[in-house]
Amino acid sequence: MRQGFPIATPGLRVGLLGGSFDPAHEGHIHISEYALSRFGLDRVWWLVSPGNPLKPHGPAPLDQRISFADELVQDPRIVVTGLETTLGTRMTVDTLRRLTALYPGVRFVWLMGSDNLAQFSQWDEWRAIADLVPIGVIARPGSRLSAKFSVAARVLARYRLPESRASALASTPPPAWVMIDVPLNYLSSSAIRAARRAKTARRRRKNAGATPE
Ligand SMILES: Nc1ncnc2c1ncn2[C@@H]1O[C@H](COP(=O)(O)OP(=O)(O)OP(=O)(O)O)[C@@H](O)[C@H]1O
Ligand SMILES: O=C(O)c1ccc[n+]([C@@H]2O[C@H](COP(=O)([O-])O)[C@@H](O)[C@H]2O)c1
Repeated sequence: MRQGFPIATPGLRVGLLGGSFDPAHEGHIHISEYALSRFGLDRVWWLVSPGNPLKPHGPAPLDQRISFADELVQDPRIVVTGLETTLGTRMTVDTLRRLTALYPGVRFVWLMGSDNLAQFSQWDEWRAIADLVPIGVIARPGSRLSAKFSVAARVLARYRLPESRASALASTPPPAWVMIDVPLNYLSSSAIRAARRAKTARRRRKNAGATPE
């Protein structure tokens, strides 16, 4: 299991991308690269989570997800971590409380795809999350409209920055958020898992149908 804390000096602008990463894919890289450039970040830390509190089924073992993510990531600005396991936190609000206390002066930004904004109002203490760090939302296929008209987007409407000010997000005191349009990436972990299951089922059917000599 990955222990320890990445180094970050005061003033560094660090995006936090929480997720199950079950498995990590190019979509995660894609949004991290856009977050780095559009939000003017120095680093993006992937928080490979012990498990989404809203999802009923647990993901693959953490070590396995971290190793796979490590192999995928080539950009040295993207850092794969198991920080929530190290900290013993599960809810995002607790993770952010701990990280902002542990790294005074570091400018954290919470990152998420627009599908997560659509259900953000169901997260534990979501208003407190918005009070703790600025939030950068990145367009994801199929969820831009539901994100736009979500409870969170309406309640936090007055704190929304125009997309043209995305590069100011990390230095804007929270609550502050921005939604950016980027070239859409259609990958998802659930589609990758479904494709793997289908492949295994095909292989099993093929083996069962093979007649022994
Ligand atoms: N293709 C993508 N475009 C935009 N955002 C994405 C994309 N893939 C993942 N994300 C975002 O990355 C974060 C972590 O995602 P996660 O690890 O849950 O992967 P996922 O592909 O969404 O998994 P699943 O399909 O199991 O829900 C979330 O904020 C999610 O919205
Ligand atoms: O704190 C919560 O209540 C909460 C509810 C749902 C999701 N999250 C976080 O959102 C991130 C994305 O989750 P997931 O499972 O969609 O990859 C991950 O860091 C989760 O811990 C957090």
